[in-house]
Amino acid sequence: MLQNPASKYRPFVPVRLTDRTWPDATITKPPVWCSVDLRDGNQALIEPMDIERKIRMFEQLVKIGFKEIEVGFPSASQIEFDFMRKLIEEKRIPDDVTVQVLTQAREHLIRRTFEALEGVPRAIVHLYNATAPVMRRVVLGMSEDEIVELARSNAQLFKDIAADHPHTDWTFEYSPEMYSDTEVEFSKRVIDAVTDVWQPTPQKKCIINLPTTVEHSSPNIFADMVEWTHRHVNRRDSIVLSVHPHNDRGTGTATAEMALLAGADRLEGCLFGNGERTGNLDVVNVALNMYIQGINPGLDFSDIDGIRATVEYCNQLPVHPRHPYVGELVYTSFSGSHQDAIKKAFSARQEGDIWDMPYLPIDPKDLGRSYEAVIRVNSQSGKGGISYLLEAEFGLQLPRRLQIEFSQVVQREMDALGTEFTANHLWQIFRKEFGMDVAQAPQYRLAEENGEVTLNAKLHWDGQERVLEGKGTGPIDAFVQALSQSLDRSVRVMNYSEHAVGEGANAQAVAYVEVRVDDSHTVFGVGMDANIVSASIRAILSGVRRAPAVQAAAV
Ligand SMILES: CC(=O)SCCNC(=O)CCNC(=O)[C@H](O)C(C)(C)COP(=O)(O)OP(=O)(O)OC[C@H]1O[C@@H](n2cnc3c(N)ncnc32)[C@H](O)[C@@H]1OP(=O)(O)O
Ligand SMILES: CC(C)C(=O)C(=O)O
Repeated sequence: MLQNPASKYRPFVPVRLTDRTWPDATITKPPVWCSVDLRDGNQALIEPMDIERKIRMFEQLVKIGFKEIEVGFPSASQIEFDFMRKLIEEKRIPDDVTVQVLTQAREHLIRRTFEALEGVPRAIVHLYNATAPVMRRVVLGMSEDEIVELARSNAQLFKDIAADHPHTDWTFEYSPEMYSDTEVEFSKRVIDAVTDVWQPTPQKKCIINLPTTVEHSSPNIFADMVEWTHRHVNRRDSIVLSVHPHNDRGTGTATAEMALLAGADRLEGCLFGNGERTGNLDVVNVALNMYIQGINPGLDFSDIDGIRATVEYCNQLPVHPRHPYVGELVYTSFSGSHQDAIKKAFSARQEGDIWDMPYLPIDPKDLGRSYEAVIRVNSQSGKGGISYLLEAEFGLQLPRRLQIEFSQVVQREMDALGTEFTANHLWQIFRKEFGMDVAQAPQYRLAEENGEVTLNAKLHWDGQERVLEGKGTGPIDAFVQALSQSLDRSVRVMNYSEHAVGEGANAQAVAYVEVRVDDSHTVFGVGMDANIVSASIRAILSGVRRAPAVQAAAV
């Protein structure tokens, strides 16, 4: 890279707009959406879509709810032409959808475009020519006057050809290509020349589309340009002002949102931001940004994974795992403190509450994503995520101190393996750690007399069968007495809790006990059984068995 980039790159010259109003505006309603997946998106693919893929994409766009869809550039290739014909001849265009096609301002391409549209009930025909200084000078070799005349004469050609096809409801669209790099005064000159020809009215508007063909400036500068154009073009009340952002600086979404604040009525973009170079505006992103502000965007992304699958199939390009709203990982927290906050917020949340969830700007359920995927556990995770998964998947409500103790066990396994752990992994570790797979339910008998419980039990311990007897105020107390005597150790239960897991015939009790053996640290034991007393006895045995190892690890 250069030490002095200014020797090669120049800063963008901002518009002089001292009374801008857009910073105080807010977005209160959705724009007119236009998908350009089948045109700008398609022209940017390594392998452009075949007809079958184009149909799949078209049907997906209709299903999402787009009412304006740019379906191609019919003069560019036979496949583009044929696709347009297929939609028309097979009557595949729903009554509430208008197809749009693009053409350069060149006569033979325009004629071919209208030929492709023969018989269409409604269509937006989109004309463009470059207006930016570098394009005027280097590519087209035309003066400003010649560019204005190029736009004007081809706008006239549109009007003439359309007049010969009165059975179609035509809407005209014009784009000064590279508007983002064109002097605003010159863009106005060209736009006014075009609308002079088309003579749109408030009843029959034309579309003027302002592309950031390449993002040259920060979004606030583009917003100033849009507001300037919005305030200065002739016939504003007869124009649908559209923007077509690209994403070269990574600010396509901000550009679109600020353009809406600055007066734009319509947005062109692609699903998940496909398109030339760094892509077009990601319409899903903007629509869902509105949704989480409480605005219905009028586009339906309830099955966002299904939409992603279609888009990946048609474009033959993957969507990044961290892509906003749709990426595989965007509803997943690995960090322990994030997991802890999400777990607490889910527990505190009541049905019908306003969504107020730390680290989750949208309810994944609204997009057809599930809560199970919200939290995953790796070496960055803490007790929150681990206990969330055990509760969500296996119904365990671990006491807080047990959460801490068990997270240390998991952390040691993580450090050894270095991989992500699923809920099933955690469950296996949990069962092993607490000896839940060992068939250690003792056989026992209980008798009660004068408020005192006597427990007789048989137990396998360290390869021996032991016969136990103890008395106490209840079964747990009696078992602890019996065990203490048999092992010749002091066993005390410091804390006890239990709850049910599952329902009906499959219901199980799960007991958590915190025991102290002799003067060791307290240690947790867990037991599960259909019978509550058996679950408690299993839990005590689990804790006593774990005590030496836990004690050794603590030293
Ligand atoms: C920013 C955008 O995304 S705009 C949309 C771009 N989309 C596409 O390009 C779709 C795919 N494109 C194509 O299939 C082809 O480029 C076509 C069919 C449109 C044109 O093909 P060709 O006529 O072979 O031209 P090609 O693309 O190679 O070059 C462009 C030529 O058109 C000229 N040109 C471009 N726009 C205009 C215009 N409005 N008026 C006159 N000439 C123009 C260029 O100066 C260049 O001329 P040159 O060959 O004399 O130097
Ligand atoms: C033709 C226009 C709308 C375009 O695709 C662009 O400038 O990016």
